[in-house]
Amino acid sequence: MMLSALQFSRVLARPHGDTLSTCLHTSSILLTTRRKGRKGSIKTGSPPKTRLAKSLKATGKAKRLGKLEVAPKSRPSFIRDNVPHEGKLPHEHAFSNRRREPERRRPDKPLSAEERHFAAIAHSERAERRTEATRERRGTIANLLEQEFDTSSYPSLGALPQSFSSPPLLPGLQQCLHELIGGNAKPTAIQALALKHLFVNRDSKERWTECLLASETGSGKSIAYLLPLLQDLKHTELASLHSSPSPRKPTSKKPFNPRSLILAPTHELSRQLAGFAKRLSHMIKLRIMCASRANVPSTAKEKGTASKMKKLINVLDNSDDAEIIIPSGGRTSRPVDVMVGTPMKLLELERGRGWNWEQQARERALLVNNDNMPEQNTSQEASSVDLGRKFWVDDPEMGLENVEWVVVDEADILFDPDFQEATRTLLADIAAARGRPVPVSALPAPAAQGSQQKSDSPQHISYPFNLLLTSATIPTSLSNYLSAHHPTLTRLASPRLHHLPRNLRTEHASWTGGNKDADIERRIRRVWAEDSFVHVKNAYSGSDPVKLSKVIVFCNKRRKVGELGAFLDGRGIKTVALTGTADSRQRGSNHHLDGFLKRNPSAVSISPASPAAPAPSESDPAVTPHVLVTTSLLSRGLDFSPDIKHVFIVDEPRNMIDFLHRAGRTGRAGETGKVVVFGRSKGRGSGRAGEMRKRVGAMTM
Ligand SMILES: Nc1ncnc2c1ncn2[C@@H]1O[C@H](COP(=O)(O)OP(=O)(O)OP(=O)(O)O)[C@@H](O)[C@H]1O
Repeated sequence: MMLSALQFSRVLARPHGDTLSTCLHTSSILLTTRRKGRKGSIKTGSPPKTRLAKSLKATGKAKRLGKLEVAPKSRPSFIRDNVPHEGKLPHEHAFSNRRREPERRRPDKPLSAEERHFAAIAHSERAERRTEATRERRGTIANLLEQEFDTSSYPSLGALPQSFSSPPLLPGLQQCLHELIGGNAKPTAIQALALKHLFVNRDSKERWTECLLASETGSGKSIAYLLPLLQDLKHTELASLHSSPSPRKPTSKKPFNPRSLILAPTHELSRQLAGFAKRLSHMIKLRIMCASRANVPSTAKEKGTASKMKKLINVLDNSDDAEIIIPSGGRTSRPVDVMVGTPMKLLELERGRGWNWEQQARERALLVNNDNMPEQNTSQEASSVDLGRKFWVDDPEMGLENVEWVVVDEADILFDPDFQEATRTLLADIAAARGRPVPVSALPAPAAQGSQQKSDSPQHISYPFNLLLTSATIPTSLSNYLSAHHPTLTRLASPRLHHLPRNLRTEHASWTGGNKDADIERRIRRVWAEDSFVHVKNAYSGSDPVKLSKVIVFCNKRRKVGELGAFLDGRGIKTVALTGTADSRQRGSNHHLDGFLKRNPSAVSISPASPAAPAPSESDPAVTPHVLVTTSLLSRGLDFSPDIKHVFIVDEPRNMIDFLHRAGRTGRAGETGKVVVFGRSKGRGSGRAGEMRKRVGAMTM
């Protein structure tokens, strides 16, 4: 069991670049796919973990199956007023090359909130009509994705809340929400579903909720799960205030006793989620902590002594929004409301840092042996390997008995057959700590292609806490796993699940046949030329520097990231090139992504009438990085700045799941965005590029 758990951490912190270590686990999963069948990677013949589920309905022989509700299609995606994205509604945005009348762009009299609301609805209806028209024109191509997830077959189960006031939120929570997304913001489809289903009925017989939240990228899933979570934590705290003098008193002697956990696949996402949760809860005074730190090894390196290692690790970083904890013994007990981290970091806190060193060392030895002498004797070699030095194991620092909520963000990754061991081990530890152990046996391999899981008596798992899973993509493997082990789980989905966000446009670019890096540079400069053109046309203010778009470039391999980064730097385009093992990640904060991740709205000066003018150096791409080159490491969950209007996919994505997450780093929260997919238009590889084009086309419907 532990082997896979260790694989998980190894993929995140693998030292050198073979292909498998290219990037985050997503890609390593997908690479496995490619090895098995290169040509089949984006075809329906791909394995269940890389194939999108056709249906979210629970299947199986369980007496009671969880309900599924899909929000109706007619809901407009995003309605808000001034924050967080400079106050622009979808209808106020346009791509640079579109001609518009200046009077209409910059009305003297700003629209009232109500007018904006109806304008957004009208916009959404127009978009819907356009989509229908395109669908008719494209005929069969559109059906490519409809075969995967057809929302039209799900009847609506009744009205959904139209505002964030039903059910009523705590005043402090409501105020923080307004600060973050604007006073007139309306719930998105997935948020409306969460408001309807997730506000715990304290009188209900069934105490614990299990729910899957599935909706397209950038559709506000974080708020969808944070609101019910934070509100319930506060209610519980207030209720216990009346019954006991010290409501937050921890029941164990361990330093940290969180009441809820949020699990995320990467250190960066953990940091961002913790910061976001902190901003959302600062008025209701809940304590949010982040337990994640990239690339800090759990065991001593070859040259390090135990004491040196401890010194290295006991660094407290308070530079970000949320408090960061790095394990260090002997602190006094502190109540924590929400603890965010990767499953491995949380396991380390709970079991003691270094708890799995022996297994890790064995696995490393196995890896070395596998590289040098494939196939024979590997297990023998591994078991006889001299583990060498003395490793230390810290005392456990986190008690789990208070945990009442667990959120698994990016659940398809964290429940992926390759990585679910760490997640499930942690969940089982919580259940055991709360006095209702659940078995953690090895699961059967995912069902064979095209079939549902065929186990006669799959083991139903019922955890003694609320469990929320979220993802923008539900692969068949996750769907099967949930049907087999969580048949009563409620499934909530937005009608655009497995599609690109509505405001995200796609474009296919052909390689010229020469230097690919030069092709990419040309394309980046073209984006900036368009920005300049729009700036001049709009004549916002003659002397203001042009606000150039930022671009994320996704590659498949770590080596390619380094090469392209160096090439662009050499051409005067300052670039951040980031892979899983970059030194900048090891420092623990998200500063290596400054300028790319979305900032706290309170730190952004917002004035819709006069867009903020960047300082000259900020707008100079030779001085301030405007391009981020990375692998799938950063494709999951991160909320990038609305300045990122372009995502370039320069290596063919391994499958549509990978594509959806990469593309979804732009076009978020109703913003416009464009994804440019590079490929061959003729010769070798052009056939696959053509198929990719069709699939991408279907995802825009
Ligand atoms: N109702 C709303 N109105 C306006 N903006 C919103 C609303 N809900 C969320 N947002 C904003 O949308 C952005 C995207 O939200 P979030 O990161 O939660 O998306 P997501 O669905 O989790 O995306 P991903 O699948 O990529 O993780 C955030 O900047 C958030 O502040």
